[in-house]
Amino acid sequence: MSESASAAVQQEIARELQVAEVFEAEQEIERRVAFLTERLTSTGLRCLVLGISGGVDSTTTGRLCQLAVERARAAGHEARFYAMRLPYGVQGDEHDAQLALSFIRADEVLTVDVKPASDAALEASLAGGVTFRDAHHQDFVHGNIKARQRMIAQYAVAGAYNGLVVGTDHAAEAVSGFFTKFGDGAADVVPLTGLTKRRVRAVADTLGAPAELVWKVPTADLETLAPGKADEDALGVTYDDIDDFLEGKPVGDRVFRTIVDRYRLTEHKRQLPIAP
Ligand SMILES: Nc1ncnc2c1ncn2[C@@H]1O[C@H](COP(=O)(O)OP(=O)(O)OC[C@H]2O[C@@H]([n+]3cccc(C(=O)O)c3)[C@H](O)[C@@H]2O)[C@@H](O)[C@H]1O
Ligand SMILES: Nc1ncnc2c1ncn2[C@@H]1O[C@H](COP(=O)(O)OP(=O)(O)OP(=O)(O)O)[C@@H](O)[C@H]1O
Ligand SMILES: [Mg+2]
Repeated sequence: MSESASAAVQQEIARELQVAEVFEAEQEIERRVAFLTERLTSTGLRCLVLGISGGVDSTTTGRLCQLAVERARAAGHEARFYAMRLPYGVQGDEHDAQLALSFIRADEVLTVDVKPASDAALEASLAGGVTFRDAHHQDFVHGNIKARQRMIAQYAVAGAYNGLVVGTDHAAEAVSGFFTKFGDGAADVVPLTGLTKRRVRAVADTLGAPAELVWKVPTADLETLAPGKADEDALGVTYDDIDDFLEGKPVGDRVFRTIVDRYRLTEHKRQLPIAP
């Protein structure tokens, strides 16, 4: 493919995923806090709900949520932020999750261990006759069950207190489809939409997040057989590659093909269920 043809593909995908040509962290913070406040007040709902993992995406989103509910309260609305710890048993990087919570200063912190429900769902499937190719395949599917149990726990809180579930999806995850469909991909509002990973880090840094969280190696941390596995090892490209692609910078042929192939294969994850 010619250089101009690949640049056109990059531009089209970036436009589709709402990646802005210019970025200024302060402005993005203001726009996204205002968005969350407006959604909360215009819907008449009373809280925002978000899982806090200890990763940079939920650290950033969590702080935006807390700023948004404080703004809504200052305007006379009833509004609270429920930050949720959703470990699978004991989390290896629990200290990072606690550091994130200290930074976010959420109104409320609720903890739900997703291990019993996730394990029970897997066991019931096995008892019902479901089989997997091997232990790794089973562990991978179990990982997606964990992500969906987190979704269920967050919607239980939204249901209990009349809230909106907040998602952390951004352009670098959206382009690669690197999320669990109807798991962490399920949410009512997605304030980081359009940001590349480096822009999420810039927003986190501008908000004053601790450097160890701003620069933390991203992990979905879903597989019991590969704890803390880096996203980049699973993706086969780096977040810098993905960000360059989305920001219209030149990328090598292998990177270009890997990202475009992933984007096309995961189109179904960015759409409503397909109807006839
Ligand atoms: N063409 C198509 N049209 C409509 N639907 C289609 C489809 N192809 C598959 N599907 C459906 O989609 C399902 C596969 O999607 P899904 O269940 O999501 O599973 P899948 O995409 O295979 O796995 C999720 C990936 O996202 C990663 N992840 C998950 C959660 C968080 C994070 C993170 O970064 O924190 C990363 C995870 O490590 C894994 O690599 C299929 O089982 C099928 O039901
Ligand atoms: N252990 C957990 N506790 C609470 N929430 C979680 C947990 N794991 C995942 N989540 C939720 O799922 C979302 C998706 O996970 P993801 O790994 O993409 O984000 P992150 O951990 O915040 O940042 P990073 O991608 O850099 O690791 C998180 O932002 C968070 O809202
Ligand atoms: Mg993570």
